Amino acid sequence: MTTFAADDPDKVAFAGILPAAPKPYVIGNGQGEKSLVFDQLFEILVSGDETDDQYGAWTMKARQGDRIPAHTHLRTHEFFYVVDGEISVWMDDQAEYHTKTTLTTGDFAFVPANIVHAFKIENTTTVFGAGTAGFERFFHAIGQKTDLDQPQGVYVPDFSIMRAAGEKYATVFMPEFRFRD
Ligand SMILES: O=C(Oc1cc(O)cc(O)c1C(=O)O)c1ccc(O)c(O)c1
Repeated sequence: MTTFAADDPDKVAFAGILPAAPKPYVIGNGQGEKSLVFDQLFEILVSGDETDDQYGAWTMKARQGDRIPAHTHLRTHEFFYVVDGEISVWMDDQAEYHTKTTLTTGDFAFVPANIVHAFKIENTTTVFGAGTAGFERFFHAIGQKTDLDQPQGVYVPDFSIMRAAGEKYATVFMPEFRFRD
């Protein structure tokens, strides 16, 4: 992942929340960089700016919802750790590996780059996620900045925004993909 400039629009609205340098810090509950993405509340806790472009981390809170359609990240390795709740995850390497797993509290999934994946929130869920540095601000790129502490309402980005964010963050949406599971 590349470093994004300080005036990058995907982070400028959040300037001052995170230190933007590898200095120690703590963040109070709900005080990170928050965006509503569809019906999911993402909160960025650390970004590539704090980790010398090594990784980013976030939480996602969501209520039971529709399936997030199939997509793949060309450069990002990411994971899901279910802090609380229940989420189904589909993964397919388009060769041998294909699964659908319902993760509950304490379960973990690793989704390497180029694995087609999708998920569905089965019950109110909090996920701790992390991934290759830079990718975390994809959620700001497709979402709407918010002060909410719990997911509420729905923000649907324009398709043009999704497409531009997909190009910038090397993410390919595959709505026609049919999972084998
Ligand atoms: O897949 C994850 O997040 C997404 C949520 C969306 O509403 C649309 C998307 O395009 C994505 C995405 O492309 O990533 C995701 C991945 C890992 C993780 O720990 C999460 O909490 C969410």
